[in-house]
Amino acid sequence: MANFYGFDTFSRTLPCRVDSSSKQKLEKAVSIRKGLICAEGELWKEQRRFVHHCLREFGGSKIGHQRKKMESLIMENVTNFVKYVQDLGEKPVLDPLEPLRHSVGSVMNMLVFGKSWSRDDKVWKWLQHLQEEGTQLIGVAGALNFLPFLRYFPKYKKSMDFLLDGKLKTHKIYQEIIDEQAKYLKNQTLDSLDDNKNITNLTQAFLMERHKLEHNPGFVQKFYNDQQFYHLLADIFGAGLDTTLTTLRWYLLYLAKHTAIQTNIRAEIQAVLQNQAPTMEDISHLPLVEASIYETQRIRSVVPVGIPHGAMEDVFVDGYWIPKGSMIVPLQWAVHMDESVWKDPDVFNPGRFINEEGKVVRNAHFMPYQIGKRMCVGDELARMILCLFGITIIQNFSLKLENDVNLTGQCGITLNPKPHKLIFERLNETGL
Ligand code: HEM
Repeated sequence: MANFYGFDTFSRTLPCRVDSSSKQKLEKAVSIRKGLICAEGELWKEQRRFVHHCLREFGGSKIGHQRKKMESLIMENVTNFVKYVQDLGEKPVLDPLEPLRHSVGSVMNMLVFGKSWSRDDKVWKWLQHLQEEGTQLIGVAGALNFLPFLRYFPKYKKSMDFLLDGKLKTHKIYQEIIDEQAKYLKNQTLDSLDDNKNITNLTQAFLMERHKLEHNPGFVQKFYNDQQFYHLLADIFGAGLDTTLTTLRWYLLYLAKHTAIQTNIRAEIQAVLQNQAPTMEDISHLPLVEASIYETQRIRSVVPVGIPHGAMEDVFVDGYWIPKGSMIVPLQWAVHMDESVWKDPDVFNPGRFINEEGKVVRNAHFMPYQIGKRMCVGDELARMILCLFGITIIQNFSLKLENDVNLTGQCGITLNPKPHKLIFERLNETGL
């Protein structure tokens, strides 16, 4: 079963698409097979290479000399989060959703658009609203993949209209950002741009790639056109923000519920870092931190029904025949809660990811980013955000529940905690 997800004969099967029967309808669909998440074939290959290269250049991958730069960007934003909460008092009670979304979102904004907005900025508020509603609605609208006729029902029509209208408005905003970045690049000397040193975000990188490919207009038209640009920006921003934000919310919630585990994690951090800010080099010395993040990702799969794939040809897997054209839904929830693999799967137990020598161990049944060639391209960036945000918050606050919270969550394309409040009790320098 584990191999199932990694078969090369599977490719994306229009997860956000409504109906492929007519070109006109396809143009109106939410993703029109552009961007990266819903792209296929040559477009996917080229754009995956491009995004992978960008993430490495910007410090969001395991290798590369820019890792420190990305760490600083993340630390700057988690520090802002800490300051925001501290300014609310000694022991504020709040739902961390909004301030966390602003801080994690600012990391993604810098990476994708090369700019971040103030908390109250209208454009930023609107992009967040669209993101929040969109991820809930796209889960609802997902049923249209299976039953296209549903789009005539008012509930589904309303969802699709919201998503399509939101898409057009967002593209207008993106175009303004693209124009700003193009203007910035025009003012740079070619020397400073030649080695890509001054390219700091995806928008600039896409513009530069287009510029370098000027001699090959066919290639630009195919892989670097305006529609592809908009959809790629939306994919990286959307896929990067919602998943990491939701994982962090679950993490804080589980720690607030399991205060003894929280205390142990804080003790580990204090022993290794004293009061220093964390770096990614410290993570190998913080097994309980890493294991507790993994356990959160296991017990609350943020993409519980996975991202669907499709069989490009007839194939047998473990004796099951899967005909060409089938939609494959990789149920992460089932894999992560399988009793034959995970003892007491409903119990939050980071220790299951730590072996007898105290080292972190993962098994093949743990797959928050799925596996195979379409596996999440941002897994390392996500790990950096989760670790640096998680550690810094635990260093600064003791987390408690205001009231007991039901941990079942609510499901759109991601599984989110229900609205809840946490008590953020400020800690002094010794972590007490
Ligand atoms: C905890 C955080 C995250 C989780 C749990 C997560 C999970 C996933 C999953 C399950 C997939 C589907 C893989 C497949 O189809 O086989 C995926 C794909 C993807 N993720 Fe993530 N992701 C996270 C963070 C990020 C970040 C930070 C980025 C930003 C760079 C990102 C960008 C993408 C993209 C672009 C794809 C599509 C890849 C492709 O089709 O080639 N993700 N992610």
